[in-house]
Amino acid sequence: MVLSDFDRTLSSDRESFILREDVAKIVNYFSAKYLFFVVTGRERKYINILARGLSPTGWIIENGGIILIKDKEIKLTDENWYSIREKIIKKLDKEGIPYSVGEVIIYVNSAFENKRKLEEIVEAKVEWNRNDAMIMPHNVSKGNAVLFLKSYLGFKGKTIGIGDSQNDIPLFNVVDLKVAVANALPEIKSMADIVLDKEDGEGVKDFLLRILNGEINIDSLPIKRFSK
Ligand SMILES: O=C(O)COP(=O)(O)O
Repeated sequence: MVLSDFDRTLSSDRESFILREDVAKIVNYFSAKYLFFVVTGRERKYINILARGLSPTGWIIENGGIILIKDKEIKLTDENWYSIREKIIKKLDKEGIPYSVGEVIIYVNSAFENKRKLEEIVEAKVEWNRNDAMIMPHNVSKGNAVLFLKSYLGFKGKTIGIGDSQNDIPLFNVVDLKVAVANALPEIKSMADIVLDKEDGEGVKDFLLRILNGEINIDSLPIKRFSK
């Protein structure tokens, strides 16, 4: 099973995060043979805007808050969260920190200057993606969503996680093989088993082709580290 991040992993900031057609085509081809999930901090509304034509096996969105698979949707939070979320929103309003609210999590973009204030929030967890912050229930993460998904599907095979940034660390913590794109943050590269030669979608495309060509055997992981 391959679990890939979206922003700066499948798509590029240089292309306003709009997924390229050639990348979508390889992912779709790959997803017809193997399980492939996009694991992203993004909200559902961006799927059609940024990833038009992409048909992975499923999506883990809102940084692990929601799983979308076929026509099923699973929210990985409980009802208590929504009253906690209201309290946090009131605090953000009081501090004058701009935010937007997803179906589950709260997004605070370009939040670095408010890092200290955000870290004072104890009722929830704050995760970063470069300079953007996401506020979510303590038990929500990309990693927990992957663990849930594996048991939901009864999946016993190997898992490969591909990512670039801080919110991919919980994903890396639960997969059998950690893969970083060439443009990943240094801390992500140093955690990775494999660092790809190319950036974002180009790197992922090459990597998926290596699996499809039989160069990497997805069933016999761990494989040797072949670049770093
Ligand atoms: O932060 C976001 O909204 C998206 O981020 P990700 O796809 O890199 O997880």
